[in-house]
Amino acid sequence: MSVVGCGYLGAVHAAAMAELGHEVIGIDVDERKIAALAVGEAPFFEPGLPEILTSASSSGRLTFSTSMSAAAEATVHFIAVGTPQKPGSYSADMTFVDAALDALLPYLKAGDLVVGKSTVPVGTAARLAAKVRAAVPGADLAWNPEFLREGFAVKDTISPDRLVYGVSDDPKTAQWSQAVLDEVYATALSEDTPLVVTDYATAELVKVSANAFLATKISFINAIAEIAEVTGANITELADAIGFDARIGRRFLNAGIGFGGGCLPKDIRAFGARAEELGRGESLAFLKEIDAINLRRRQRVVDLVVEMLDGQAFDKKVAVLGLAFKPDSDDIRDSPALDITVQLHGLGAIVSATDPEAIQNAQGKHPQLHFVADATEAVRDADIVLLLTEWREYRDLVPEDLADLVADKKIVDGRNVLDSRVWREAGWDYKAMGRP
Ligand SMILES: NC(=O)C1=CN([C@@H]2O[C@H](COP(=O)(O)OP(=O)(O)OC[C@H]3O[C@@H](n4cnc5c(N)ncnc54)[C@H](O)[C@@H]3O)[C@@H](O)[C@H]2O)C=CC1
Ligand SMILES: O=C(O)[C@H]1O[C@H](OP(=O)(O)OP(=O)(O)OC[C@H]2O[C@@H](n3ccc(=O)[nH]c3=O)[C@H](O)[C@@H]2O)[C@H](O)[C@@H](O)[C@@H]1O
Repeated sequence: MSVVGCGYLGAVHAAAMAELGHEVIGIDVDERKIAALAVGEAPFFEPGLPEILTSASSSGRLTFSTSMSAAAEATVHFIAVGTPQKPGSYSADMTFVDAALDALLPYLKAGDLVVGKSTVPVGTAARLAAKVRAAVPGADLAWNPEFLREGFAVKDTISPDRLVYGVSDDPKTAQWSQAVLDEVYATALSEDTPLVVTDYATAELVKVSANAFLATKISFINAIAEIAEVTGANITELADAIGFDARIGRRFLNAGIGFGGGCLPKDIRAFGARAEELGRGESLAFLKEIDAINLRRRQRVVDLVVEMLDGQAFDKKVAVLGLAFKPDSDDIRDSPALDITVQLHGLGAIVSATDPEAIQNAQGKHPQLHFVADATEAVRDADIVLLLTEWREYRDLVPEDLADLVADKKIVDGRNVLDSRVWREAGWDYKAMGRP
């Protein structure tokens, strides 16, 4: 099989498919990424990826190329290229998906199945399927959205919690597509892995609805956190209490600085934009509010920091722990942590920022910021410490160890992961999000 697009999704998918026993060729236009992957090196941080890259490469089942002609040998072709937010708009930028398919078409033959994995606006699969059928009679397309989480990408790919196939409305083609995909996932599917075989539109909508729901859950708890902040209530205890109701569930109810990353923010915007194109803008208008609540959390941290610094961030030394959009990832796309850091720098604060894995990416995007190697260096002489990404090593920080390094014992726990009692007892001015 071929995997076109070897970013956070495609590189993991390619390596995992080889790990499951398939012969895989990974293709990307980014020469640096392919050069790294070709020698078994992960081009980004993802736990478990280096191990499966090494084992798959040494088995000879996984190779990489920058040339689409390499796909000619394969019969199943995954499309895993990016669908970022279009500059100046809320819609998804589909130019990469279209370019990838156009480049692939000359190498397709009858009996090939193109499998879309990228997250796309509803209607895309039908449009691309028509292209495939017109160009190569006997070839077809399926849509197989991906639900992996960064940080758990390898596990989520090798043992998915469900699979969704969007297939042609021609019954014979649908049956054949399902059989092809069943074979692809034969070793990943356990007897109780739920499988939903459906039409294209449903498959596309399942993906964006799942992300919209997750974003809604996070913004819901963050909106309640705003109320907790003016009433003295405790959002963590509240989330625990409502989470005991199995209909609600505790997962994804962690209030803090909000969601970021290469998917949730752009996916809810693109979903809303697509609804507007379909004349149903009002149906998803609430997603604008979800976005607005989310972005307010970043502003809330900036305001809180200024308040704790007696109304003035200018010339104050701010230590930032965490830049990635979540722990166990080096991804800084739409990272709330990085956004807050940039805003504080803009207010004239002297920021020392660190992250176990994301410094290089953050430096590439914001060279104006000052980066240091670790938490000890970041907090030295700090007037305030901000915990913005809940990496294990920051969750485990001991207040007494930091006390001698900082200029002032002030800390903002942007992810509600520290024990407030322990920090306050150690003499710190501890503030969190939605907790007294
Ligand atoms: N990152 C994630 O955790 C998940 C991502 N997705 C979706 O998967 C898609 C890809 O996302 P990421 O991997 O995060 O993006 P990414 O930006 O990390 O990777 C995209 C890759 O596609 C390559 N590319 C662009 N045009 C190409 C072309 N014409 N031919 C070959 N390669 C090309 C780029 O060079 C890049 O390496 C998006 O639609 C995203 O929404 C879905 C589920 C999980
Ligand atoms: O489409 C995608 O790309 C993926 O998007 C998310 O995965 P991911 O972006 O890797 O990260 P999440 O674990 O969902 O976290 C997203 C953001 O929400 C934040 N978050 C998460 C949970 C929570 O309770 N509170 C909270 O603020 C995280 O810190 C992070 O910034 C989805 O969880 C995946 O199922 C999906 O496949």
